[in-house]
Amino acid sequence: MSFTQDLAAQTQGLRRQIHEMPFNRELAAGTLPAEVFRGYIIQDAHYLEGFARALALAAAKAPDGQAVAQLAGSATGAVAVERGLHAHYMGLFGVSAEAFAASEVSAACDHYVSFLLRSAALGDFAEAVAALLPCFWIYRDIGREIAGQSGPENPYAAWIATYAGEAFDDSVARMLALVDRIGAAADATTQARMHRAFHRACWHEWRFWDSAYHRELWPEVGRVA
Ligand SMILES: Cc1ncc(C[n+]2csc(CCO)c2C)c(N)n1
Repeated sequence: MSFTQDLAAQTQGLRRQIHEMPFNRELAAGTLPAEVFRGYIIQDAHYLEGFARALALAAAKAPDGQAVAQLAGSATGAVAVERGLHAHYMGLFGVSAEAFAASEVSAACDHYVSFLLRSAALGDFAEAVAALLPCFWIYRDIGREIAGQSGPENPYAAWIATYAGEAFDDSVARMLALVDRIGAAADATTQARMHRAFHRACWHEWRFWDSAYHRELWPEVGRVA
């Protein structure tokens, strides 16, 4: 079993739950309320900038030039591809540049981005790539599953096509190969840290969608009696 197959096996239940979330079921059916997707896209635009920074930090720690180029390329790709997609949906849902600039980062987004930046800045390269992998892998699996269930009239077809597409698939395959290479060469303690970081990142993917579905920003603190 490869290292990434082992990561997958250890997180099977959590990842299955992500596929069954109402956000993803309704996205597949095209019935996800526009207001929910609008809020998600705003948070995702905040997320992707942090994600690209974490990739760039990890790139600086890579063991060889090929891995530096791969991660730095993904950082560029994250900003470019995702900005295109976000621009499309922000236009469609009427999110102006001013509205986006004024929007608040949600607690879930802030937590996920902080986790990635911490893993990349304070962890070693192995931990950083393990934390960054679910972002690629889970989106590919969700994209593939949903693409098989939804038609061209689905208002979220452009989002689905991006993550079910070949270009994205290539970047995921390269990331899986990198984590397999690093994981296979790591000692047992490092492998355990990689497992923990991977599991946590899967949890953050779940949380990001859950929070978007419930349109949470920062849950209110109850009034003290
Ligand atoms: C919360 C959240 N997680 C993952 C992605 C997917 N994603 C964002 S950037 C990137 C790398 C290359 O484009 C990928 C796969 C997302 N959009 N939002």
